This record gives sequence, C-alpha cells and structure tokens, in this order.
Amino acid sequence: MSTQAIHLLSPSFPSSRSLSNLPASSRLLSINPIYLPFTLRRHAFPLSCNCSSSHTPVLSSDNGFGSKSVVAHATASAIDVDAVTEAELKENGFRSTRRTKLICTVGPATCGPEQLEALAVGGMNVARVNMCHGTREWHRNVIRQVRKLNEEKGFAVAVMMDTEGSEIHMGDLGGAPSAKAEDGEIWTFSVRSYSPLPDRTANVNYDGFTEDVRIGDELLVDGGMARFEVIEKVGPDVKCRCTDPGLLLPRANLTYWREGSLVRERNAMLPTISSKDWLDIDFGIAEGVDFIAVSFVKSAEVINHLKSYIAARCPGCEIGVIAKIESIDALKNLEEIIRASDGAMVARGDMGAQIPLEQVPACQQKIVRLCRQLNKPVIVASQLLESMIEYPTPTRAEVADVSEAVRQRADALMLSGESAMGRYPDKALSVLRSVSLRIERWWREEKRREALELPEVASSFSDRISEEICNSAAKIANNLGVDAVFVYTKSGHMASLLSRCRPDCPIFAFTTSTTVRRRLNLQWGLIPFRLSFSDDMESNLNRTFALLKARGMIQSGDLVIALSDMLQSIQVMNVP
Ligand SMILES: Nc1ncnc2c1ncn2[C@@H]1O[C@H](COP(=O)(O)OP(=O)(O)OP(=O)(O)O)[C@@H](O)[C@H]1O
Ligand SMILES: CC(=O)C(=O)O
Repeated sequence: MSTQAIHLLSPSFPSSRSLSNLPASSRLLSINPIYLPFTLRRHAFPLSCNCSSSHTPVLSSDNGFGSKSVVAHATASAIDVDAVTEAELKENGFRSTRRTKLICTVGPATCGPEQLEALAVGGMNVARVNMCHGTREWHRNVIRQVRKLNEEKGFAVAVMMDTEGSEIHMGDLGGAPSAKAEDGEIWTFSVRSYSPLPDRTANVNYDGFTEDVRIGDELLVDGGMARFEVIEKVGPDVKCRCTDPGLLLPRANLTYWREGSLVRERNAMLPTISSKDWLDIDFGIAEGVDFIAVSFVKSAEVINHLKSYIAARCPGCEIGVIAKIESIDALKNLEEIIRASDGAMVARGDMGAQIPLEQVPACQQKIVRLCRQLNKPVIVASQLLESMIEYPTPTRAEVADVSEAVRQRADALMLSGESAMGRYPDKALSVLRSVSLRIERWWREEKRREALELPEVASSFSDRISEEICNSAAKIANNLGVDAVFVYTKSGHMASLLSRCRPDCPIFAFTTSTTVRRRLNLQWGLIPFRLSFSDDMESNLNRTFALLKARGMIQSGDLVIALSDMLQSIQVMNVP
C-alpha cells in the first residue's frame, strides 16, 4: 500500500504547534501530492507498500462508484476479499453514494414487509412514524419490520418517531381516506365526537375549541389546504362556510386566524409535549427508535428536558432529539433550539399555517444554513411532491422545489403523504432520488461551493483538533479531487464534522456500533458501515478497502483520504 502523505495531529502534540501547523502542512500536501511521499509522523497507520504510479482524479458519476470513470492503476497486489467475512458483507448491504438522505413517512400505503423493503431498496435512509396517526401496536409492527430488514438484508434504515404535539386537529373521517369540501358548503366542526359522522361533519380533538373561536374567524385545515369562515356556534358545534375548497385528510390540523393574525393564545398555554406524547416517547424508547422528532417546539427548554428524560429513563441510549421548526415561537428562538437539539426539521406544513406562505422559503434557507453551521443535521419536509399522492409524475414546480432543497445542501428530504397514503410511494421516492443525484452532480461538475462560514463548534481542545482535521481533509479532498474519504469513528462525531464540510467526494464512515451507523444515515454524504475495529490500523484499512472493492464502490488506484478519531490522524493514499 502506498503512503503518499501522512499528517498526524493528536492531543499529545504541543498545543501551539498542532493547530497552527495544520494549514501549512495542508499546503505542502497539495504542492505535490502524488510524487512526494513524505511522513510527518508515522505511527498513526504504520503502513509500508509501493506507491502506485499515477492517478487521474475525476468527479464521481451520478449514481456513485458503480460507473465512475476514474482511471485505475491496479499494479499493487490484490486485496484479499476473504479478509471481509460473508457476515460483514451481508451486514453492510446495499449502498448508494447519493449525498442527500431520504426519509419516508410510513403509513397504510407502505406498512407491509414488501412495501417497506421496496422503500429501503429505493433509497429510504430513515423511516418516519407519525404518532398523530395509527395505534402504538401499528407503529410497533412497522418499527420491528424495519429492524428485521436491517438485520436480514444489511440496510441501516433509522427510525424516527414524530410526536403528535399539542396541536388542534380533526378526528378520523369515519374511515374515509379523505373528504372534499366544496366552495360555499356548510360544514360542522364539533367537539362532540359524533359517531357515525353525519355528512359534512368533522370532529375536533380540543374541548375548548367552541369557546376559542369567534364568528368571522378563518379556519385553516392542514395549513390552508382548505379554508372556512366561522358563521355560527351551536352548543358543541361550530358551523363554517367553505371559502377555499380542498381535500380534508383524517386528523388534519386546524388553525384559526382573526383579522389576518394567527390566534395563538391556546398554543402558548399548552405544554409542547402532551401527556399522550410522553406515553409515546416511553414507547419510542422501549422500541429503540433512533430519533424522536418533537412537534411545535417553542424553546430550547423542552429539548433539554426531553434529553434529560431519555438519559434518566434509558442510560446510554443514543436517541437523537430533532426539533421541528413549525411555529412562530420556534422561529424566534431558533438558534437556542438548534443548539440544544441533535437536528432540526423544517416542518413547512404547519409553518405555512403560522406565518405567511411567502415567508416559508426564506425561513427554510435560514434554518438549513444555521443547522449546517452548528453541525446539526437538517430535514426539509412537507409537500415536496404533494401531487404524487394522486398522480404518477410530479409537477415542474415540485421538481424545482426538491432541487432547491438539494442545492441548499440540506441533509435530508422527507416524504409525508406521498409515501404514507399516496398511490405512488415508490415513484415519489425515485423522483427524490433522481433529482437529488442530478443536482448533486451538477453542483460538483460546476465546482460550485457556497461561501458559508463554518464557525468553530468544538467544546474541548480535543474536539477542536478533530474539527480542524475534518476542515482540512475536506479542503484537501476538493483540491486533489480525491475519490473518497474514509473515516473511522467510534462515536460518529468526526464523520459528522466531515459531513458539515460537504466535500465533493463520498465519505465512507466506519463505526463499531450499529446504533451510530443508523444515526449517521441521516447525515449528508455519509455512507455508514459497521466494522469491528482491531488495534491494527493497517488491517482495518485493508478490510475496509476489501469491503468496498467487493461492492464495486472503490477500485485499485483510487486516491483516498483516511481519518481516524481514535488517533486523530489524516492520511492520503492510493487504494492498492
Ligand atoms: N400511521 C398512519 N396511519 C394512517 N394514516 C397515516 C399514517 N401516517 C400518515 N398517514 C396519512 O398520511 C397523511 C400525511 O402524513 P403526515 O405524517 O404528514 O401527517 P400530518 O397529519 O400532516 O401530520 P404532521 O403535521 O405531523 O406532518 C396524514 O394526513 C394521514 O392521512
Ligand atoms: C412534517 C410536519 O409536521 C409539518 O410539515 O408540519
């Protein structure tokens, strides 16, 4: 194996040297990276092999390494594929080098084993279950099926449980999948829980609804998918005239506006996490979900509270807490909320019911940028391909919206109704996949890199070293046009720091933990694998090379960078 350059930083370095020297060494690497083998320090990866002679870096193809056009120079001895066991190959199954991650909400259209497998094969990185809908038993079944798929087929699909939150919503529509409200029709919204439901009637889950609303208020269903004007209150019933026709879905949320402003008093009074949510959270912890997404977060306090609760309830559990940004309060306290969370979701559905629609795109951009700066994964959600609930092809505007989220370099895109109850869940996922790949490739071909300042996020000196290593590695990777970065990380932190830099090449992240592997699967550009590390780094490198070669994801002659958070090291080399 050829060691072209090694650059090592470790906490044992004198502090004045280690960080100040890093940029200089990086420059040295890029002066003559190929023909200037040198070693700054050599105990990180004690390797010795012949240099392969040359390398022609090119950009990866859109569907990853399978068809990449790197000129390979397979002169060194072949790697022993037997070094990777069958079990490891199986455990680390299907991969794609798509950088943007995809989340599918699982619902009646996708809850069966074949349908879930089709989504996993189609590129689902995270399965979302929404506790607004269905029973815990139903969700348990879905979560266990996803786990089974991971175990049996080698996927690393993470599970995200979304809490219902204290929102006002309609009840089920008496078993009907949807109902159409037409212009001028009179509908009854009632707290009486009618069963069976009379025609043009919807139950409302909040007892104070009839007292709260006033005649003349505007009632928005699902953030404005249909609008009504309140015309009369009769006991538990509120009579409304439809002013904007639309489709009503079971348990759609309700907001009411008075004189052009959202009526928010009720939201301010209620706890973000309701008593039902706490029971759902206990359920999620017991089922070992990877993420809990908290609806209607108003401040960092609730996130900190939930994190302490999880830590007390399940010491050592690694459940990421995702803040859903969908209210005016969340937008006001954005930075403190994101800092406290393990990630954020731009929940455009409810956000669009709380602020004027034309402000949603600017909020999205702001949240995506801030999350990246603070090194928190960010999800763009809702109505990405809404028309595909009913039709097999998206609108041009939807494709443009997806493209924009990919161009903003959000970590993940989320399907809601498209995958939960739409007629074309697989097609919708395939549109997300192909649009993401196309825009990512275009971005690389154009060598576009946004000038986004990445502030220091480290909380200790050791973390700062990791951060500097990752920043430098991404820069070296782009400057040299390397084919991949390999990162060996126990906690996943270094992989995540590298993902924040959004380098051009794929990042293969190796971790010892299946939980960390699934969590990394939410983050931009990371292709996570589980591997039992040995102390012998050369053997780790060889095994990972073999693993990826056997899957056609790298080949001899590829120029790669390897990072390790155990040794805080960085190395540039050719794959033998
Ligand atoms: N587990 C489920 N069981 C039945 N229907 C579901 C389920 N999950 C989702 N759906 C259907 O898919 C639609 C879209 O799903 P989604 O998760 O976006 O719900 P939502 O009601 O809009 O809530 P949120 O505001 O939290 O996104 C829902 O309105 C519902 O009709
Ligand atoms: C996903 C979600 O909850 C929203 O967009 O409102």
